[in-house]
Amino acid sequence: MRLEAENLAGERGGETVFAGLDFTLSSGEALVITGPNGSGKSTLLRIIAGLLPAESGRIALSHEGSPLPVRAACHYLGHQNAMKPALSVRENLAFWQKFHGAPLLDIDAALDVVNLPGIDHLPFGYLSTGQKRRVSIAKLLVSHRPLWIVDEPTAGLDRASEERFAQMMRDHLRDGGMIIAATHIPLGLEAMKTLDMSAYSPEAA
Ligand SMILES: Nc1ncnc2c1ncn2[C@@H]1O[C@H](COP(=O)(O)OP(=O)(O)OP(=O)(O)O)[C@@H](O)[C@H]1O
Repeated sequence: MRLEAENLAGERGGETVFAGLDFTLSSGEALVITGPNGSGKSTLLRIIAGLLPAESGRIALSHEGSPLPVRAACHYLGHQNAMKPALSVRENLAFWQKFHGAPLLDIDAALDVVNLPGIDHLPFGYLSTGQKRRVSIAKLLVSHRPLWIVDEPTAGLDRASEERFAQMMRDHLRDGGMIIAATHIPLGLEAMKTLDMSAYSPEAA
């Protein structure tokens, strides 16, 4: 599987945020996106995930030479957790598993990986900030999607949870997955590509 972005530009509110951006990513590789606040990291991730149109340029995902829609091949974990507060943890994860298809771990097993056993019956809204993030991370495990697009995935996590998530990412890459992560915090990945958004600001062009 291979993802290619070519001469990509992104805009928000009619203003170009970044331009002239290229990268390639293959199975087993991670791309870590850094850059100051407002440099367009979240905008870029949303464009790659198909949630925002690119201002210009091209993104293409292919598997053995055949094109694939990125939207159907990715998990997108944004700043917001995308869970309904009044539904239980189990109901939320069951919704996402059905929505994404390709079941991978069952809900109990996924909650064990993020070290939250026994909370499946609680309304999502009752959880602490870090617990909410860990349930959202468990979403990545209940359905198989080869590309994980994650925005500040470890915000609000304690050290042990950060390390568990790092291990999850290493396992996903070892199994041939791909990861694109925007972060200010080192993610504990050794071999990775990096992209600094400062180099693609319209002023830098
Ligand atoms: N809905 C919107 N309408 C107009 N401008 C927006 C909108 N969303 C974001 N922006 C602007 O787009 C620019 C890029 O924002 P973005 O959230 O992509 O940056 P970021 O690099 O992810 O920042 P941070 O590190 O703070 O998360 C910022 O100047 C921001 O104010």
